[in-house]
Amino acid sequence: MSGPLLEMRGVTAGYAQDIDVLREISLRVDAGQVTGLIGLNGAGKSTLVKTICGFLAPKSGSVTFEGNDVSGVAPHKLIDLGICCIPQESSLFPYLSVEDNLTLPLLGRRAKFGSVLKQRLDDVYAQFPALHEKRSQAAGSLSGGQQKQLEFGKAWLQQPKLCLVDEPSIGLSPRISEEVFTWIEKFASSGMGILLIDHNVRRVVRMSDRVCVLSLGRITAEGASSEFQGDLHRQVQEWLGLDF
Ligand SMILES: Nc1ncnc2c1ncn2[C@@H]1O[C@H](COP(=O)(O)OP(=O)(O)OP(=O)(O)O)[C@@H](O)[C@H]1O
Repeated sequence: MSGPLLEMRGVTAGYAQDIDVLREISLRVDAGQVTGLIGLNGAGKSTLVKTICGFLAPKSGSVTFEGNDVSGVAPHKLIDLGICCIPQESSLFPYLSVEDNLTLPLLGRRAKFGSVLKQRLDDVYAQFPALHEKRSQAAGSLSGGQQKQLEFGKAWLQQPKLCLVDEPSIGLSPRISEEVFTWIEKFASSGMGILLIDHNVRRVVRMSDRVCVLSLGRITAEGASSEFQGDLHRQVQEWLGLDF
């Protein structure tokens, strides 16, 4: 595919009719690449993810996926098209087993996935052996790091074309956080496009192909990650219009 995998053009969106949280947002994610999105708390990063995932419809502008306009398309239809989200909050069912959590998103899609389910499950277990070991245990009994593995395993099972990853390292130890970033790199090297949001600005810049800075609902800086080297602290102050 020559064009971007995902493209937002001039998207304005918000929760109330007369308050815009996102204003004229334009960004792109390419297949096999990571676009990093950085910004302060409340800048609108999660709102942007919700807009791509179909939970919020743009008031103006467009979201296109593989060249097709998907603005306002329902979340379950976007999953069928190959858009997957690993949200900031847990998306697990704590009283269901690890394996049930993994397979749940595919069960209603047996026609599409029935023949590959077993093979995909084996693949997830090969990558995350701890999940295999604990496959019959309740998801809620896993450690924070293992629950994050389960979130990523669930996404991998769906083999999406685009994966939106919102604050994956929040609440995790530095060692587990590093592991999480290696999974994201693996996802991207398999050909998946990634939109990555994380508070670890330096890490996001280092592993992204493109970086966008979101400030008060607007993109205030955007470019190849090579343009975001050097004194990040000073640059971030400028992008965000802050003195800290
Ligand atoms: N469900 C909602 N209803 C109304 N306003 C909301 C809702 N969710 C978020 N907001 C508001 O939208 C703005 C952007 O919030 P959002 O969660 O997108 O920011 P964020 O950049 O992801 O912040 P954080 O890093 O803290 O998660 C904030 O002013 C927030 O209060």
